Amino acid sequence: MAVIPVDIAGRPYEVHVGAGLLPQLVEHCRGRLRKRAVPIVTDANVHTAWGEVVETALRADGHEPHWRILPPGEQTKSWDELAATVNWLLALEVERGDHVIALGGGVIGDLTGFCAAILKRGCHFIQIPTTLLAQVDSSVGGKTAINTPAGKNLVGAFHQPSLVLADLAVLETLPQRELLSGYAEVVKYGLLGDADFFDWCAANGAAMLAGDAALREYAVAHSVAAKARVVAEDEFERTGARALLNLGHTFGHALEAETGFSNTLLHGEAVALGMVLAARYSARKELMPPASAERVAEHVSAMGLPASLVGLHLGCDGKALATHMLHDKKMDAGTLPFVLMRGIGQAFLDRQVDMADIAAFLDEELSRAG
Ligand SMILES: NC(=O)c1ccc[n+]([C@@H]2O[C@H](COP(=O)([O-])OP(=O)(O)OC[C@H]3O[C@@H](n4cnc5c(N)ncnc54)[C@H](O)[C@@H]3O)[C@@H](O)[C@H]2O)c1
Ligand SMILES: O=C(O)C(=O)C[C@@H](O)[C@H](O)[C@H](O)COP(=O)(O)O
Ligand SMILES: [Zn+2]
Repeated sequence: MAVIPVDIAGRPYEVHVGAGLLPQLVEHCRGRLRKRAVPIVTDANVHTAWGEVVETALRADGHEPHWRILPPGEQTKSWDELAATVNWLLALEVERGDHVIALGGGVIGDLTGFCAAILKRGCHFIQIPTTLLAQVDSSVGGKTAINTPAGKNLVGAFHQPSLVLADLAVLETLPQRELLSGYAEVVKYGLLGDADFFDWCAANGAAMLAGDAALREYAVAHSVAAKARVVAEDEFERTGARALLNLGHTFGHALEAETGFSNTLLHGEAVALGMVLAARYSARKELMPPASAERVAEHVSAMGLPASLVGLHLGCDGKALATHMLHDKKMDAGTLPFVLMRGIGQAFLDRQVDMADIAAFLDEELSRAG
């Protein structure tokens, strides 16, 4: 098992990465579960696949699990589910010193983390991520949120978990499409600051996704360590360091909003396409060599992730997509900083991007052949 520290001033925590952690869940929690009752928020798919393992582990140690089982999918990151889950926690008389467990993917982690952030002005929570995406990204770093009709993650809080347990065994039941979606956020760490890791992805990504245990452990632990370094440097996204984790997301979130946060485009799929668009836009502005941008597109496409806007049949123009971006949280006094690239592993924040130019670029991409 790998233990990765997240060194946030005053509130450090650990990410445990390994296969078969769930049966030893209470041991990993080391006294954090201080009452008999343990609140667990999850979704129906995860509960079906892993609920019994968690239930058995908790009961073996004298705990009584209280389950809140939510509908799977992005729509669950909503005001309605937030209010209902907070009311459920209040009815359970959860106190500030108690821990709520989030057992699931990024949707459950983001919603439960936000509930924990606002319950009695903040209680503890433990992330048990069950998707590749949640293990490499969303369970670490403390961004929590819900979506609103105006856009993605527009209401939320920074609230760090006190422990993250990434059990690689749970990935056995994850559908292939979801696994691939999570892979996009793995590749992101290579593209934003680690060209060697991008090369590793190009060489090992397929075998990792096919199930190689050692490669999976390396991919998750390396990604978590990369994220932990960024979050320790810029927890609240103030200096620009953390904004680089948004590579591909300005385009990606606009695509998610345009497709109604539906199953048409999963978050990781939108990010994969968003990273290709960021690379191509960087090449168009002569910031990045065109061959490097095409290498990004080729890898994304070779892995089976979307690399072109054409196949999405969006029925909107570039301006409509650019309009979604104006709700982005990076928006600053009327300008939207974009994460662009000078090369693979060399992302930077460009504060001079012209939105009309982005719309024109997107129009070209919407009609691009192949
Ligand atoms: N907070 C952050 O820093 C951060 C980072 C990245 C993404 N996100 C957010 O995460 C969300 C996406 O998360 P996700 O990709 O994990 O999606 P998800 O939570 O919707 O889970 C994907 C699907 O897989 C199912 N599932 C989960 N684990 C399973 C398992 N082990 N076996 C079988 N089925 C399983 C779920 O029921 C769901 O249907 C988005 O809302 C995104 O905005 C947040
Ligand atoms: O942790 C971060 O910081 C990230 O940007 C990680 C992203 O993968 C994640 O999707 C995040 O929720 C996007 O951030 P947002 O602030 O644009 O909502
Ligand atoms: Zn993301």
